[in-house]
Amino acid sequence: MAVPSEFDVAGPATVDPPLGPVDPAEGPGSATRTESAERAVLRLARPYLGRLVGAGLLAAATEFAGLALMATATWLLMSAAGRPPLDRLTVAIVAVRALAISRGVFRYTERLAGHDAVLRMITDVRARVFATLAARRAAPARSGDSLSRLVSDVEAVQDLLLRVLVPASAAALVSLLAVAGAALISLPAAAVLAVGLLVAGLALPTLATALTRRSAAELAPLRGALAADAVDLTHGAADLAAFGATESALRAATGRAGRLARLERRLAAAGFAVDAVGTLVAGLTAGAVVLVALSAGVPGVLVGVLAVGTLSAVEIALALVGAARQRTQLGAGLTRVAVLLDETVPAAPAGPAPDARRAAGPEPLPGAELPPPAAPTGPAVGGGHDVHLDEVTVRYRAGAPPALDRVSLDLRGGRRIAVVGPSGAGKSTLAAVLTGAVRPAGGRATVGGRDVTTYSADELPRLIGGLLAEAYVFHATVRENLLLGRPGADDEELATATAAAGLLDWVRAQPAGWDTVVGEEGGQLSGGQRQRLALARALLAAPPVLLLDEPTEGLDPTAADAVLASALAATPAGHSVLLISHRLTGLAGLDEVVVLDAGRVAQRGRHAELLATPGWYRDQWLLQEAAERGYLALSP
Ligand SMILES: Nc1ncnc2c1ncn2[C@@H]1O[C@H](COP(=O)(O)OP(=O)(O)OP(=O)(O)O)[C@@H](O)[C@H]1O
Repeated sequence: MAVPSEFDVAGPATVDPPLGPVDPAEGPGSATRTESAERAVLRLARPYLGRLVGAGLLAAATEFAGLALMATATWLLMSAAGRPPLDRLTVAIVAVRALAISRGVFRYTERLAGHDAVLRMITDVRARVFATLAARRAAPARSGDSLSRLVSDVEAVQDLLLRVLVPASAAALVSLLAVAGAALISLPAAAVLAVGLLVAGLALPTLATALTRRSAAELAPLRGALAADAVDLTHGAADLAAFGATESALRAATGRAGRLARLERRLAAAGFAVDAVGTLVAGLTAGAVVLVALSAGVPGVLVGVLAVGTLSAVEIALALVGAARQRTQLGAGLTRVAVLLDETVPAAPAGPAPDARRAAGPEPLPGAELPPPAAPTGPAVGGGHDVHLDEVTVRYRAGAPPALDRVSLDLRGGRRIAVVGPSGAGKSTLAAVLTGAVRPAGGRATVGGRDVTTYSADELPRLIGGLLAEAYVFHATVRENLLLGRPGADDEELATATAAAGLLDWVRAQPAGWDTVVGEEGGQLSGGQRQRLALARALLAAPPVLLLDEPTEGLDPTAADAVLASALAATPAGHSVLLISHRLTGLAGLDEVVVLDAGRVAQRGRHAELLATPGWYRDQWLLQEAAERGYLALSP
């Protein structure tokens, strides 16, 4: 959602808000990009080409049966007016019935064949797209908007085949057959029909594309922005009210809604205009065909057949206008899918993630079942897991001060190290380097002797992970949230991890126990319970190198001490722990405490040594002690 300052910029009449970064699929050059995206998508359709061609031929047969039905029925009616002997009409009567029935049968089989081919293909596309996304460890956070767009983007592939290519090729084929049929009656009339079909099937679709391309490109981001507004206005209602920004937020959203409505009206008006021109073209072509046929001396009944056949044929060709419109709207989605399909997933991110902390955590799929973890994690991982940072430097933006500045760390198997420091010191960045979410600009980070960047997306989480900053709690049951950590865990293992995180009593007190649903984003839990649940999940996963980023955040001092102690005790012997913390209590038993300040190591040593040395650690410890003593004195 836009920040409050943005809400204040304008009222509904003048609002023209920025919509975030321009989608690469939109804007200048989008036509070329759409074409190459279509080619990329069609390459995937190759294995299903036979089925798709079959569906196209059946679609053409359907349209042709309709056209032949109209022409034959016209011939029958006009001939019957002359009261000929019935046997002269028998063939036509049977043909009308046969065409009417076969049209339905063709349509049905065409839908079956087309959907069968496309649904098979779309399964491949989905699998490839999701595999690419799952492997993108350093991808920017996927918002609800981009996820829902992703789903509709994959559907764009389906629409390209079923709503554009199949009907368009059927319309083109039937147009050719119609001209050939008319030529059997009168060559000049067939020529006029060909011109009418070219206007309806080529000129009008081009016009429709030109009229709608710009608006269609603006539509998708606007709809996305409105969807994001809806989520933010509901989820962020309390914060907006607290900052007095409700009015301005509503104004901004209303402005966007108005802009979307104007765009849709403009698109609809352009669509109606093109449709009206299409009807006019059909009428004019039929009129011209009649005049030319009459002047060529074609008999009256056949002139009628030509007139009705022309109206039907032009109507079929006008389907190309609809196909062109669809194609315009699908362009952006197809381009995004093609980018994902073409992407060669790098073994490691190419640079710091735009938001490393979010990238490190799983994203919610609203309303969906919990996704399986990238790889089963668990305690039984062989091989070395010593972690070394050697003069690691991370810079999020060129020219900005480094978030980590030549930081070295030695976390050998079984050691427990705490990284502490003021806000913004670089603690979470250090964790992000180890999870591969951020690639160092200098120095080297190794796990088990191998550079972190050489691990595949599957391998690294088996070695290193745990509770990362802003851990996400899914709209699912307590059990399902925990099983993300270790999919095969039994109730006893769940209970051990949950007890270590201090949540077991709460779970047992719930009527539904492990099957208690925690609500969207864990909304039915308190902040502390959410944190304990996320910690229990990390303890259950128990990777050989356990990262705990602020495991006791949101807990009161007494609970924080107890949870930290039990979490450390629950970590299997031989596993290493990297604890990131603001609180300095409970660190006495750790092998080393590293104090970061502005990305640099300011102090390092054991808790007792640091307490004995003047510096940030001692000052901060004294401050926290005093504050917590005051808190405890005040608490009942
Ligand atoms: N995705 C990002 N893009 C740009 N800068 C970032 C990003 N993430 C962190 N930074 C910057 O890097 C520096 C270190 O941030 P980091 O989150 O690692 O600090 P931290 O010690 O974990 O802070 P806190 O205790 O408040 O979580 C900060 O100056 C921060 O503004």
